[in-house]
Amino acid sequence: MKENNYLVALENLLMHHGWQGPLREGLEKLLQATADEMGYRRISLAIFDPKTQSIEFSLYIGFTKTPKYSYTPGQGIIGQVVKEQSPIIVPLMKDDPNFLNLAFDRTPEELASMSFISVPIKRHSQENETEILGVLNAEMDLRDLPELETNCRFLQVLGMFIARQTSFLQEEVSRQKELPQFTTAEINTARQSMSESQLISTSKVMNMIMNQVMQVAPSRATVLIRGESGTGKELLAEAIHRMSPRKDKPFIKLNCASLPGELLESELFGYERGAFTGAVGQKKGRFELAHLGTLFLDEIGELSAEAQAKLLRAIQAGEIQRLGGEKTTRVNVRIVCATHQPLENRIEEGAFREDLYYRINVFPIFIPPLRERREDILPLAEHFLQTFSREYEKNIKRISTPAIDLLIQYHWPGNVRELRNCMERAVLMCSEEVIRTYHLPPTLQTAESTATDTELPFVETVARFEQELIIDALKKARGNMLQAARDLKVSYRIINYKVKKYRINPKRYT
Ligand SMILES: Nc1ncnc2c1ncn2[C@@H]1O[C@H](COP(=O)(O)OP(=O)(O)OP(=O)(O)O)[C@@H](O)[C@H]1O
Repeated sequence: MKENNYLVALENLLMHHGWQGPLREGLEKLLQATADEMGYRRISLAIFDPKTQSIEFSLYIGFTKTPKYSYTPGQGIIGQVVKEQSPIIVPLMKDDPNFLNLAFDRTPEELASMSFISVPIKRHSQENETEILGVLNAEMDLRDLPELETNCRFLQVLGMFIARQTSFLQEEVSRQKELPQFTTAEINTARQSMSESQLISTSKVMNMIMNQVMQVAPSRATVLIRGESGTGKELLAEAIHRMSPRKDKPFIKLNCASLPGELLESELFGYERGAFTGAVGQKKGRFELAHLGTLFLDEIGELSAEAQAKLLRAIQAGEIQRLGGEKTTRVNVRIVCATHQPLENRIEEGAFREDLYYRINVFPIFIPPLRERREDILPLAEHFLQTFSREYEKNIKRISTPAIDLLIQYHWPGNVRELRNCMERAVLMCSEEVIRTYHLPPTLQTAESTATDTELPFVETVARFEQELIIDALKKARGNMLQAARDLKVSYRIINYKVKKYRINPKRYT
């Protein structure tokens, strides 16, 4: 197709396919007509669901198989398109290691004879932020690069045209998964009932996660928590247990990466006397210990093949067998798993069973890294400041504004765990009433360690600025909210609302 002709093709399509009938049907017709007009073998539309962080195929034309897989941002070609928000051209499917071929299971012949183009479908908000709605993909017989580039531009324009309809489809996808929604007040009440370790969740995404936790906690559904190391997966697993009807029964954990094969199996399922050298007595496994309660399996991707087979049996049949034992024991256990690595890659490598994956991936929850939810940094830092000030009997009142800046700009590769350690160190080093920049580890103070995107997104920058203004006003007013409201020339109601929103404790400034 000549450089300009794609615009003509698009005009043709749009003239003949105005929006008639229901949304899905209309889109389907348009995509079918696009495939015909442009000579594509197949065309598909995958929707990004921000709530579950999954990318699911919603419409697919020309495929004989139904998709059996959903991707996550960053995974495979379409995952990268979502993450980077820019198109990708794959000149030959089989040559691109990122073309994972998980959803449609194409044959080797197909992979050796087709090109693939994937473009993001985005929406721009009034604040000029871009939001990713989904990806539009086309598969075609091999074409040369200039031709593929022209087609890519065509698909981008088509993507812009169908953005509105895609956003409706996104809502439809999200609504289908929707379970009851909880208000912030309900979440706060539930959170308070979780006594002991407090889970801080200020950012929008963490509140969405808390909502998911409340939805799934009362059921027996298996939960798979994903997220980088130190993001709070274990804390969330505990929260699920505490919010469930099993809260008074045991919460048993096992880190699957911590023990080698057989030892891990004996920990999980227990053993009978003489099961292996050194098994002098019998021992209950974690499964039995967790009976009627919750079993938290951390780093599930590290389970050996044998342990995976046994775990699958335990989940399917609800019974286990101790090592060296004949007898089966019935167990009633709710399983929560966690992983920091994409299990899909482990399946690809042949290191993780696909059937087990489907069993445990019933309700996935994704915790984003701390650098992607910077609104949580300050409340978490203040929370740890309070915890450690109490523990080490220090009278530290606040964190200085430049120190807050360093905390917020740092990229936190070790996530919340690293922030916790950093605040513990700061409290130990601090002999004044204020945590200052020199109490923070040197890693936070070097330019390279700060996020490359030091320019925070607009909404976050405003939120941070607002927090600082309010804290400064409260400090001046010695914690008197009415006075702070007067100084800032806003109503008491607004200050009250913002203080709650940012979890600021005015009493700390009295
Ligand atoms: N939202 C949060 N509120 C308060 N504390 C948190 C939060 N998230 C994490 N933490 C704290 O950070 C530390 C690390 O959390 P946790 O052990 O749950 O992470 P993880 O993702 O399970 O890590 P890993 O993958 O390495 O096992 C813990 O001390 C935990 O209490």
